[in-house]
Amino acid sequence: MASGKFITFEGIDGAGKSTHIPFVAEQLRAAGRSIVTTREPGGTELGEALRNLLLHQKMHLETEAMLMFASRREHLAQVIEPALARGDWVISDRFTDASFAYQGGGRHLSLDKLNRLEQWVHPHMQPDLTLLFDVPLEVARARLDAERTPDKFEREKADFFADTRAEYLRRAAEFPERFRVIDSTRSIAEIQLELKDLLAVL
Ligand SMILES: Nc1ncnc2c1ncn2[C@@H]1O[C@H](COP(=O)(O)OP(=O)(O)O)[C@@H](O)[C@H]1O
Ligand SMILES: Cc1cn([C@H]2C[C@H](O)[C@@H](COP(=O)(O)OP(=O)(O)O)O2)c(=O)[nH]c1=O
Repeated sequence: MASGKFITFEGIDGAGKSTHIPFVAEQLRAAGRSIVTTREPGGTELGEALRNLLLHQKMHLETEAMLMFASRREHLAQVIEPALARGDWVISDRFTDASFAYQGGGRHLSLDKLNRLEQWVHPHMQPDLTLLFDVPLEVARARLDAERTPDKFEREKADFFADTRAEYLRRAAEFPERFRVIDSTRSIAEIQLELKDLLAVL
């Protein structure tokens, strides 16, 4: 059976990950791959409705974590798994690592509870490649301030993002076979050169 690859983009808000998704998709299309780009929370009609609630509504931390995984369950069933089965490659702006980093690292939900949700929703699948765009908080904050009206997560304090970033880096060290940490303080052009090299060996 045909099987595509699943690539996820991660990083704290303002790290610059969304900037690079069109570039990576274009490189892979030029190499003859069929590409689906998507995002979390979201990626389906229901998921986008959940995203709207998640980004703007106050809620209990466990409700937030469960809705992230509910959105993900729908996303896997409707978008990710069918695309991979067709042989397409899927690029997702965030996936489960974001739940560990934000709800676990940032908000201190127990990693055990997150592991159990992960085991429930996707016990046997992990991304083939996770690109972690890493920047110090001040850099991310300056990029966001220059750009947009903050949502619920982007209004969080520095400590929240320090803990979120630390959990991302901890996971990158725990799963080195699929993570690549990109120093995102560099210029967009420099980062694209590194991405080209990374994609060439996929
Ligand atoms: N390497 C970079 N150098 C300078 N500015 C950047 C860089 N990467 C992204 N930006 C800018 O920073 C802002 C946030 O980038 P974005 O890709 O939306 O971040 P994220 O998806 O990680 O939240 C945007 O205005 C973008 O143009
Ligand atoms: C997927 C996911 C996202 N998030 C958060 C991270 C982001 O702050 C927010 C939305 O992500 P994102 O789409 O990256 O926001 P933006 O387009 O504004 O950069 O949701 C979680 O807290 N847990 C999750 O599991």
